[in-house]
Amino acid sequence: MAMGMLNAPAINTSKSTFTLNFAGVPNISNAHNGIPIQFPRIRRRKFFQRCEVSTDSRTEGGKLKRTLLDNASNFLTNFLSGSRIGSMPIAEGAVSDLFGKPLFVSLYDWFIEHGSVYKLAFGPKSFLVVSDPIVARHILRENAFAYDKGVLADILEPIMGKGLIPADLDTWKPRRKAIVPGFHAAFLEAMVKVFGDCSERTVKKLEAMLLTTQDDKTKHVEIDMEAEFSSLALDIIGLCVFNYDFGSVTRESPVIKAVYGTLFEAEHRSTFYIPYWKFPLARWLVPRQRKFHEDLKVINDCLDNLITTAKATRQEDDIEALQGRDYSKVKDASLLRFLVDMKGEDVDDKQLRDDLMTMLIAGHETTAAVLTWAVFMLAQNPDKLVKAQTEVDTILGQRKPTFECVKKLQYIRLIIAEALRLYPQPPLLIRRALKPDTLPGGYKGDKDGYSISQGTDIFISVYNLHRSPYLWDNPHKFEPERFLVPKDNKDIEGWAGFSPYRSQGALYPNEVISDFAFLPFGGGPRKCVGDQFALMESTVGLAMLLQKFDLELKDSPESVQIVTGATIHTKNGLWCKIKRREGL
Ligand code: HEM
Repeated sequence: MAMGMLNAPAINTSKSTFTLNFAGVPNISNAHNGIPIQFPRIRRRKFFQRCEVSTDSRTEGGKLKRTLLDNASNFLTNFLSGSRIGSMPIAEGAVSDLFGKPLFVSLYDWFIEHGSVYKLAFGPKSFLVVSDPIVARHILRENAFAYDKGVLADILEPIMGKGLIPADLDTWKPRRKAIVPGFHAAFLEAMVKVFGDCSERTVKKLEAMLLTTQDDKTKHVEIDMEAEFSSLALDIIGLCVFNYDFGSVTRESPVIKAVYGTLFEAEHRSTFYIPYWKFPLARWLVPRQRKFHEDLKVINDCLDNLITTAKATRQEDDIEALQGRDYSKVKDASLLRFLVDMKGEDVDDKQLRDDLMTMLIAGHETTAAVLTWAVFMLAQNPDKLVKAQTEVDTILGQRKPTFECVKKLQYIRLIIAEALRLYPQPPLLIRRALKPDTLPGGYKGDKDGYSISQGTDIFISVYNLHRSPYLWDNPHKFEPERFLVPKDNKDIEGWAGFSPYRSQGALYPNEVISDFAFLPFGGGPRKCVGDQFALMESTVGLAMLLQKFDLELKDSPESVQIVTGATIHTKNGLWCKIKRREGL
């Protein structure tokens, strides 16, 4: 995924328009090649889901084509799994497929072929793939403490330490208890103002670019929209979580570069099969590992400074008093302030730093991706765009959104939800069984369920759940209105169906409303702590963009391919124009 922006030279002569490039990546194979860019130009991709497979000519005369490597891999799988697989369907992945399209797309094909619980075997590696709401509910909520983050924790621990996402259960419990109250209503209300101020910076930047094309009609600018949203989300997370202004919408800095460098490395590690960075001297001998440790040091130093300053000005209070502060007046309303001031929470600096680092990473790319996908879908659906703009005009006019406005911007929130349904970030939730368990069989699965052993690695495919033909009508269609009507499937035993009436007043169609068919923020005790925050932030960002700009499809949607996460490109890398709305 590109972190890019204005690739200046012009091809488009249309008046006062930009071409939005949602990738900056002309094709898959050169995703890591340098394209000239101006801001913190570090290429990065989603670290959660980066395992790639390709579709390239897997079939020959309708039969699966396997290479020698595939056969060897499958032999190894059968040999190693022995009789333990029982009645569970097995999808034998072709190792030769490990490059190309994202893994979660292949997992979908195998879901349709093998059912909602199957075992994916790649040579000595095997994963259980779950695409069923009842089984997901069992793992995430009903028996949640029988699982930890497994592979994901291995990858993220060097970066996030014992932060909430990779944390083992003993570390996680007290930290979760301390952090959740920090996202209280008064905090969120104050943060809506920050979302508005930061989004305004992005809008002004786009307007300034537009002006340059007005003066010189031959001039054309390309914008990598995901990079813009990424800068916006980084600025927001910095200010809201630790009262630090990265200012990344308008400038670059060593800290910003280090953040992207770290994300890039996390992604690299999630796709590299041999954990060479664990070798004793790798840290000093391998240049990219040296750079990674330098980047980590830059961020850690920055966070340590912020923690030291916050602790030096500590004003201890109990939770109720902290939540009762007048957040519209306090100088520092950040989550760090809350965590430091919390009575009885004498948390050590290292743990605080891990918590902040986790939120910095967890709450940044995810938001940028959903905003990018939302704009991408709106450009392809002009009728929905008009509907969204009408809502924005009615509720906001030319004002910035308030907390109350966000509640009223129902259609914008549904657009965000629908973008998260079609393109969930992350598309897979990863778990490892801490003890033996028996999973429900799932739709069309074994009635007696499936016994799994300790150490079993599991992918809960959020992508499959969100696009399951058994759970949704027209699952691949962009239809924000779907969330307003109930949906049931009596064939799925134990699934309560989707009902918007189940949790009235919720900001988005959560896992209760959907009974675990819609899990953009996960579910159960390890559900995202920032779900409300993220939803409000995305709503404000999208509403303020639509307040000022129109989007126009430039290329046919058929030519758009998914590379990963929010990285999209057309054949020529360009697909949509943005222009200032008439009459503004
Ligand atoms: C659109 C934006 C976001 C999406 C789609 C998202 C998604 C998720 C998901 C799916 C999980 C559960 C992971 C699992 O069960 O393995 C999660 C966990 C988490 N998220 Fe988010 N997130 C977003 C924004 C944020 C923000 C803004 C923050 C913080 C300010 C945040 C902080 C966290 C933390 C700390 C966890 C770990 C919770 C725990 O294990 O107790 N996220 N997120």
